[in-house]
Amino acid sequence: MKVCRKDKKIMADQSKKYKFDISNLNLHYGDFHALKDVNMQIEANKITAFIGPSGCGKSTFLKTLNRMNDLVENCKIDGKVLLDGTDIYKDMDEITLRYRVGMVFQQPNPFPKSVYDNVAYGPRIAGIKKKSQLDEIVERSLRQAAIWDELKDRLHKSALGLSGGQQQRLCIARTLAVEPEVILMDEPTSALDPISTSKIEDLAMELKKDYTIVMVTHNMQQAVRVSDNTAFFLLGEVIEYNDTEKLFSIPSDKRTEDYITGRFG
Ligand SMILES: Nc1ncnc2c1ncn2[C@@H]1O[C@H](COP(=O)(O)OP(=O)(O)OP(=O)(O)O)[C@@H](O)[C@H]1O
Repeated sequence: MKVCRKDKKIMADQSKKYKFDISNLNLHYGDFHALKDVNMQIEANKITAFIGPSGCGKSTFLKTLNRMNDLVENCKIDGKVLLDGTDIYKDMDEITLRYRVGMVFQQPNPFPKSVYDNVAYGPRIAGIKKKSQLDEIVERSLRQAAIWDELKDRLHKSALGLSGGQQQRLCIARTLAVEPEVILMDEPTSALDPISTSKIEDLAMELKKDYTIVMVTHNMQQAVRVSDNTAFFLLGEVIEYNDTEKLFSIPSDKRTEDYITGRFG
């Protein structure tokens, strides 16, 4: 992957497989231009991190990948977001999109239901009723989210009684239950202690074998630890996008360097 400095367009490397191809993406909240001409390809089966100071558009951009911004009044989006070549704004219905692109939020947000019912929620909505099939999905999802051993004896207890770190892994299991292809994570560990954070990071690295992961993080060490590629956002623009190792060791833009060395932000 390399940055074409002339127009800041990120040029695709033909040897890589891309899950998302985003071009000329502009997003306005009313008169406010929140995303400015974003061009980016997101690699399949990798972890891509978005970093940058508060308010620079990271979450807004993440949410364009599963059309969460559609729910925001006065939000106008131009440009293209292709998922495996299909335009998600023109040629895909939102339900299909949300099954294919799941999301995990900053604050763990389990439903006030049992552990089992949280994980079975999506599959039930998708029409799966058979108990044996739901049992199998619940176990598989909790195992994938590395929390089966901790929860297998309390499947029918309230999810609200779990620790924050357990709730977040349960939310990941709930996302995995509908077998998405992409998992968007918006600062998934910012509300967690270091041990739970480390569990979620290990989990993300394990999951990328089967899923494409895109993660907003304020924690630069986290981006270095877990991500393969990193995009640095500033004031609604992607300033630099590269292999994580390269971006952090030899940033090509002075603004990236200033940010990662703590000179601003
Ligand atoms: N629903 C909205 N209506 C109007 N403006 C919004 C809305 N959501 C976000 N914004 C503005 O868009 C800009 C980008 O916000 P966004 O949440 O994407 O930034 P961020 O980089 O994720 O910030 P943080 O790291 O603090 O979460 C900010 O100036 C924010 O105030």
